[in-house]
Amino acid sequence: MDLYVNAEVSEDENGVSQVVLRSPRRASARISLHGGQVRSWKTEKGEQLLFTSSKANLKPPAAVRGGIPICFPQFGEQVSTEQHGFVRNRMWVIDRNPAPLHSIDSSTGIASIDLVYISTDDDLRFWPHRFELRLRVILNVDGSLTLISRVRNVDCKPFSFAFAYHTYFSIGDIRRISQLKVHLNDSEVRVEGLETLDYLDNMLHRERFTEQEDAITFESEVDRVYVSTPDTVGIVDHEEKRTFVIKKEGLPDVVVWNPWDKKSKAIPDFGNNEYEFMLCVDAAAIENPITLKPGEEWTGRVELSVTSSLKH
Ligand SMILES: O=P(O)(O)OC[C@H]1O[C@@H](O)[C@H](O)[C@@H](O)[C@@H]1O
Repeated sequence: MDLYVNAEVSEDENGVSQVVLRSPRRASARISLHGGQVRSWKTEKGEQLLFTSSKANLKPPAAVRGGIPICFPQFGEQVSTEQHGFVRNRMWVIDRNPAPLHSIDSSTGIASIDLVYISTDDDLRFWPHRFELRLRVILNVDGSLTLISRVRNVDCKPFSFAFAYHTYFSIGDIRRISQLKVHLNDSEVRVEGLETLDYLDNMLHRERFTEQEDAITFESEVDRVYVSTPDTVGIVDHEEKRTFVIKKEGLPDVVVWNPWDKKSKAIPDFGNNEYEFMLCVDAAAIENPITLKPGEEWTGRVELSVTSSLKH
């Protein structure tokens, strides 16, 4: 399809359109119109960087367990009846006339696609506001992935919302203990950049705490919203010898989630031991909802990249 440079549109096994982006060096990303969800992101060597559960239900309308579901207009279950909002369960369309962020550029070799979800009358039952939600996914020449979301208020009254890129990173083995033994029980997977910050603990009705550790490591269930975070956060994975770098704009919060063993068993579309190989770290806006007046637009951007690191 020549409308999209370095992008191919096809159908998945359930007849849902999907877009595959390829960089000149053969990194790739696959985006489904079901939920506007990035389903896969691979390096030029074909390594998968995002986790998808082997038990994921790929049939619409259920949200798929893995990749990068978009949480909007809520995170959690405060407003509508659908946890994390309803757009992750809806069918999006390709936006053929995207507003000029700057369009697909064949000369630089980047590949991109624009999707849009326009709220329907039926959606007013879940959230009584009319909106347009646009998503641009860019696969850059170096294989990094940029996601730019724009929410426009097309209603006649203001509304407020939360937003998250619910990103399931693929991880080597979260249970493995570091041989470095800087601290007792130091796991090989660490999240850096959130030290000394406040977080809301989802396991304790969003009670507020202050992070005391030098870096976040894992030895049990974690479900937290770190607030007012820096624009760059890292996930160091010694087992896989790689570091994910998350750079964000317009998204002050970061969710860190791993269900660990007990909770995993209670999630139907998730394998009992799959928690060992995933970690959700979401660029998000949750603590202070974003308010838009009629006609206003908000933009939230995240860039995901991966670098190799030496094994200790
Ligand atoms: O099962 P869902 O709706 O995709 O949610 C999974 C998890 O998503 C996380 O981001 C939340 O912090 C958790 O509380 C939640 O359990």
